[in-house]
Amino acid sequence: MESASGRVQVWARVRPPIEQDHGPCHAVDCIDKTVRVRNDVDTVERMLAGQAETSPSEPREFAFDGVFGESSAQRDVFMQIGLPVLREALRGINGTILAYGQTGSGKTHSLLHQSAKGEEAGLLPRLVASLFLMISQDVANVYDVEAAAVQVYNEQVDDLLNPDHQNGQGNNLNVRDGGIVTGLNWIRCMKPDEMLEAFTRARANVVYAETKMNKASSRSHAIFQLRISKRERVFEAAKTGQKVECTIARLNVVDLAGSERVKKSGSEGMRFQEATNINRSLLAFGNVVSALAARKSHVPLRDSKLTRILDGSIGGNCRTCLLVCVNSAFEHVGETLNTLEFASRAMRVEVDAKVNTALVEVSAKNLLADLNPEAHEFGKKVMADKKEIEALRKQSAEAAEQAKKEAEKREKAVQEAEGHVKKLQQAAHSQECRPGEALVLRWQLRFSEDLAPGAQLQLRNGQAR
Ligand SMILES: Nc1ncnc2c1ncn2[C@@H]1O[C@H](COP(=O)(O)OP(=O)(O)OP(=O)(O)O)[C@@H](O)[C@H]1O
Repeated sequence: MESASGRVQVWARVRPPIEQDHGPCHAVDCIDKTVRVRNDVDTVERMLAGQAETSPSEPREFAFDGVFGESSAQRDVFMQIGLPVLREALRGINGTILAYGQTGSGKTHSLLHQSAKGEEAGLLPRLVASLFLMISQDVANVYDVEAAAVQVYNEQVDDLLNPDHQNGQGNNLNVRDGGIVTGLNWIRCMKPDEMLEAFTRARANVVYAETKMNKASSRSHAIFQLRISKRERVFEAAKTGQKVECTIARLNVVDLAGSERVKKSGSEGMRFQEATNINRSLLAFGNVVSALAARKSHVPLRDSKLTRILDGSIGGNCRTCLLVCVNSAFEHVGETLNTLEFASRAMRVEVDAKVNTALVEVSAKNLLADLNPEAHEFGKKVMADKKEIEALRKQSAEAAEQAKKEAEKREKAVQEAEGHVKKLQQAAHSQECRPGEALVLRWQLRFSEDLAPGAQLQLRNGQAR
């Protein structure tokens, strides 16, 4: 069974300064795949607290699989993180992409941003568009794609795609082992627009609110899920009733709510309760990552709804990518260091993701769908192309063999001619050779030049001697 093994892959992204930022920025620098955090703020605080030390603290450095600086483009994030995970999902390997970081650090922007300007689109819309593009180019296989979306809000799991979500339907769902949410609506999508529309609808149901740290702060963890199954297209009616193998992958894009210090975010009342629940579930998530990184026998997955949903999606049989987002402002250095330390720990979580397969029966209905005229024409063309390529490959192998034989023949003739030339040369220059004979031999030698490349050179060398 094929697999993708290794460890959780981690990237860091530094958010550029925005209008709402106060105080000086650029406490964070990106050098190659390393994030360097200047920690002078600590020194200032120590000085103000009356401590004698005045020398600045050493900057801290963290190395990751990749780093996106302040001027990085949304496209780079997708190409490095989203695309490889998508490619693996099309092979049947589960994938999870999580964004983690302090409130206002750019998680939602990186993952979910939708914009009329294509270049500003976040990872999820790009992933959806690429998925359907890849599917449309693969005529030999049939795909089944479904979408679902949930949020964990105040320790409650809500179906964001329930048609009656606004009236409380599909709220407070149960989570079974393996992160399966019972009663969740899965929407079958045939086109990118259908899936984009579904995710836009889901996003509209996520709870956002303004805090001092972020004008539209996610007050819940949002999880967008895709189920992708793939099997070979059937071209012959004879296959009806047979079982064919299909691959099945689950792909999660997780926009975690940001950790926040309520003193800074100014959260009160409802917002305070949300912040407390966010911090508590992030702590549970951190504990799960630490236990997995330390390969502990007990992993506390049941400590929160978030970790229950992520059961099976962090390491193990799931290619897991973590994008940690940080704010470059000096005033947030403490949170930035916490985030980067967490990210370093996550890099120790092992991944051993397998290709997930199942057997499906080719029913008459499947066959009808597979044989729709357009697909059938494509299929026939693919088969014809395959045969033509095979014939061309055979022809070119035969031609190469023939050319090799010809070259060997020529090489042999040249060697014989050169041997002949050498003999004539030796005789022509021989001391015993009489003047008349030498003239004849030289004449023959010149005649042989046409046969053997190099003979002229040898002759000249001979004459010079
Ligand atoms: N790379 C970026 N380039 C430009 N603006 C950005 C970038 N990243 C984030 N922003 C802006 O910063 C603000 C906060 O970003 P965002 O809402 O994505 O943060 P967040 O981490 O999801 O916060 P929260 O946890 O509170 O939901 C938004 O106004 C967003 O447009």
